[in-house]
Amino acid sequence: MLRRGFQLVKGLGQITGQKFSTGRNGITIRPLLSTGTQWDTGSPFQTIRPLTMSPWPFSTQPRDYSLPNASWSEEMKRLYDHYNALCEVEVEGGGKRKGPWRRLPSYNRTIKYATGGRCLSKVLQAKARLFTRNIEEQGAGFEYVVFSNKQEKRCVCVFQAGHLLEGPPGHVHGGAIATIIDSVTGTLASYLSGPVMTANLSINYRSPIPLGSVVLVHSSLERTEGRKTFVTCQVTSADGSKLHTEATGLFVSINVGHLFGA
Ligand SMILES: CCCCC/C=C\C/C=C\C/C=C\C/C=C\CCCC(=O)SCCNC(=O)CCNC(=O)[C@H](O)C(C)(C)COP(=O)(O)OP(=O)(O)OC[C@H]1O[C@@H](n2cnc3c(N)ncnc32)[C@H](O)[C@@H]1OP(=O)(O)O
Repeated sequence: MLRRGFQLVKGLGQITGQKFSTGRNGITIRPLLSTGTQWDTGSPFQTIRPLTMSPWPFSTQPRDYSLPNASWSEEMKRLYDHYNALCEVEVEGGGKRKGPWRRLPSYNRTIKYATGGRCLSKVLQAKARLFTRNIEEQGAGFEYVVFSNKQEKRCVCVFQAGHLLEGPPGHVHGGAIATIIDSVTGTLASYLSGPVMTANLSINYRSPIPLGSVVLVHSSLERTEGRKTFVTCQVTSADGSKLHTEATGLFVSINVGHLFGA
């Protein structure tokens, strides 16, 4: 039955020249973007539902939340394209090779992807959710993508704060700012040092962040000492002219069993 459904979808794709995905009930509902940067193309399908990466419902292929979606502003897309272009560099003769930057994929589960799914039972993996990636409405919460540069031991996050993150009227809640800082600094620390937990986060809020605006969250390694990874962080306006927030973080390497009382 499933096989037949899949063949039907494949067949439709051949007829229309488009790739299709299947909805939860197995009915073909919208085109599936398969390559490159994914923007809203204005198809009539999208008046029903925003265009998203939509994997086969029975596959284990997760949605990568760090890819562009219809809620991203022009500024967000521009900055995404800018950093994405640094992930590849042109070589003589016209080819391309990997550049110094990487776009880090991002899912709504933490542990499975932090550990490669090795340490924990499938039940625990399936239950572990990541706070920043569990607001279903696109654009309402944390829209962000992190690019890392291992050589320079730093990363940059392009962050667009949605309406659910409001604190002072028209501006982003300090706790939401702390969350994105924790996520970006924690991502850098775990990228460089493996599984870690935040032991200390110290934040200075310098100027409010307008809701809906796009900011850059820069984080750099300061030093490591045994199990401790010290990082710094600055949140600036998209053009870098305004400093919104500064922070330092201490992350301590853990054995993931630590989370379960081992
Ligand atoms: C949630 C993810 C967890 C695991 C997954 C792993 C990686 C993540 C992967 C991908 C990332 C994806 C997204 C990133 C998103 C979010 C990241 C957010 C992370 C969090 O949001 S996480 C929640 C908040 N976080 C806690 O809930 C921690 C509660 N806490 C503890 O679980 C323990 O407290 C621990 C483990 C921190 C240390 O405990 P421990 O027993 O292993 O080690 P110990 O105490 O011996 O400390 C060792 C050395 O650190 C020094 N030290 C410790 N704490 C210090 C402090 N506060 N100030 C100054 N120095 C400190 C000591 O003085 C000693 O230093 P020395 O060796 O020089 O004596």
